[in-house]
Amino acid sequence: MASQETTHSFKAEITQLLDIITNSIYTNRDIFLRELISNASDAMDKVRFLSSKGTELLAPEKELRIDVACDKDAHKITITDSGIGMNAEELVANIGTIAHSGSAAFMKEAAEGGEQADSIIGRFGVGFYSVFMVAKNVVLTTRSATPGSKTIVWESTGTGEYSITDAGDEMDRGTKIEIELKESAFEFANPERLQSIVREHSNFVSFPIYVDGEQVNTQPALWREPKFQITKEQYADFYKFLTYDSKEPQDTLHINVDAPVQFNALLFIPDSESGQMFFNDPEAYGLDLYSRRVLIDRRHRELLPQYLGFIRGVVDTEDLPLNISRETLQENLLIGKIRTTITKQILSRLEKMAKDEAEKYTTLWKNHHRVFKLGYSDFMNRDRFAGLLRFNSSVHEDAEGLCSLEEYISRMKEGQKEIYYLSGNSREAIRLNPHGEIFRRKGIEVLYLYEPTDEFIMDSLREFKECKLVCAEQADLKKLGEFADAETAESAPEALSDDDAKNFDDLLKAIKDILGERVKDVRVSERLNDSPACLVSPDGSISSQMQKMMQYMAQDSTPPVKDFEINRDHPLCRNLLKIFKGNSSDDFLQKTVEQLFESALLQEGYLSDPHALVSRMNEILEKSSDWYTEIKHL
Ligand SMILES: Nc1ncnc2c1ncn2[C@@H]1O[C@H](COP(=O)(O)OP(=O)(O)OP(=O)(O)O)[C@@H](O)[C@H]1O
Repeated sequence: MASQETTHSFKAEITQLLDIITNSIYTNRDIFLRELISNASDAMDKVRFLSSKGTELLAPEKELRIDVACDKDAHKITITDSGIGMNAEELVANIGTIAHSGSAAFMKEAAEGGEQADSIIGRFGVGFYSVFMVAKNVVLTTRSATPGSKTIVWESTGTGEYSITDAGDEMDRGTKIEIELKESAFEFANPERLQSIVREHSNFVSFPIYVDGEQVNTQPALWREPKFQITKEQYADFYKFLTYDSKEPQDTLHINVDAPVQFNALLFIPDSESGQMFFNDPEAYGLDLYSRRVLIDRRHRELLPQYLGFIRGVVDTEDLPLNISRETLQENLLIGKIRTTITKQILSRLEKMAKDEAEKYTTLWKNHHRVFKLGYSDFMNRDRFAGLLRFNSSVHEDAEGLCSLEEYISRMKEGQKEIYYLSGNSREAIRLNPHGEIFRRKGIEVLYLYEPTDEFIMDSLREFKECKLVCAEQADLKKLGEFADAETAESAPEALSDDDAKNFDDLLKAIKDILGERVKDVRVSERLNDSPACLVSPDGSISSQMQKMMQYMAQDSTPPVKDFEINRDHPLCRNLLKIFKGNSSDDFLQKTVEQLFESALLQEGYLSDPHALVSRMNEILEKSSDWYTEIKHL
């Protein structure tokens, strides 16, 4: 029986807070339910804790559950829990002050006025007071679990005052919150809507939540369960529930950490390719962040470095207040520590997999390498990142083969201190790159890089296990010259006489005159075997692939001025020498030099207009077919 109604005024700051809450337009009103359910869950946690200690409680057998009920016609929602409840003093102290974190933070930001209050509030949550985003009137009936307590009814419209009434033994234990909705919030008196809000924000609350008698949260917060109790199927089900992926995860990491921060994490490596999806939306990664089973933020990016963005999962920490704002989260030291720990644990898992289950790691690499390669910017874990990289190389039979930098080192020639690499669009393109010829001759392995990020990786790593990473184009030819040839030339070309060596130097000068400013220098090549000529970046400059990328970014397509190297032993160049000696300004000589130069440009990807090359080639073919028919007497 109700009796002794007393009226109280809210403290000034609460009146101010309520004023903002009741008079704002919101970006996300759903969170009022999250706040009330979290309070209910906390209240029941307290009951569970006290009864485990043997404390005598009111209605000890009462089931711990949260009930959300709605009355569409009356525009009402009721949330009931069987938790610890409150006595009159607690009620005044808890609901009448602004001690809790969310509201305090909210007031601070609202006072600073940097952002519109209405846009902040939807993201913040302001504890119990959030209810006034949707409520015209709230009746909170509560009875403390302490034996001998009485039921108390608190009522307010959220404007300045609230009343408290004793209600005797009306309920047996817990709290019931009856919300009369504002007209603008009538939509919430809808069971489907309420169910979906519960699923979104409170799905893993450890007590059953019923909406109009139907349990909504059926998935346990697996990350908080002891590992040994969880089966592989449970992990897989949870993963599918989390990601909507129909396949099972490739690997699962269940992490429980107490120091330096407390958190539980359940992480999964998807068994499907992450590349394109990720690159279409590079921001769409991160782990779901929970605080005591309540969702704080979905796909929270600060919890993972981008290169591990293919990992899916959840993190739950007790140390984070529920009402923390996104802005505060970004600067949160705790989140930074969790990220560091998670990164280390994931890298350890990948290292172990690479060592013990190489085939599985290869699959992982194929699925996620495009994302993982972004890790070249993780300076803290540079060596570990480098150790996990995989490359195709000249020792493999086809483009499918993969090896680590460590494996490359194990195959290095005695005295070799560099890891060589060459970039190109395909294995075929790299194999035809004249810069690789000397490596083939010397039997030195070259890593084949097919993706633009690979060059950035090499450039930022610079070395691995004290071996320098060197682009084959920029290799020190003197060093390479010290290694014996592995391939013996089928028929060694005859050495040039002293006279012809001098003539050849003159030919080089003539080539320089023909090409003019288009080349920096023309010289005899030490690196070529099969090709007659190639372009080389002047000493110390960047690799051609990197140069191309930089030009692409700057939208500049002018061919860079490089050195032009000529293979003195190539039959074509020997013929050029003969022609040169006969007539140094022979038209055929001119045409062939132009053709060689443009072919080299084409190979480097710099020839934007092939018309001249094609017509010159046709002319040369026409001439050579004339000679051919003559020689063959056709
Ligand atoms: N259902 C409930 N049962 C028992 N006590 C409650 C209930 N709801 C609220 N309270 C009490 O009221 C206090 C204030 O709640 P409010 O939601 O405003 O903030 P909070 O939950 O303490 O803080 P925060 O939201 O930052 O975690 C709670 O700490 C709790 O003591």
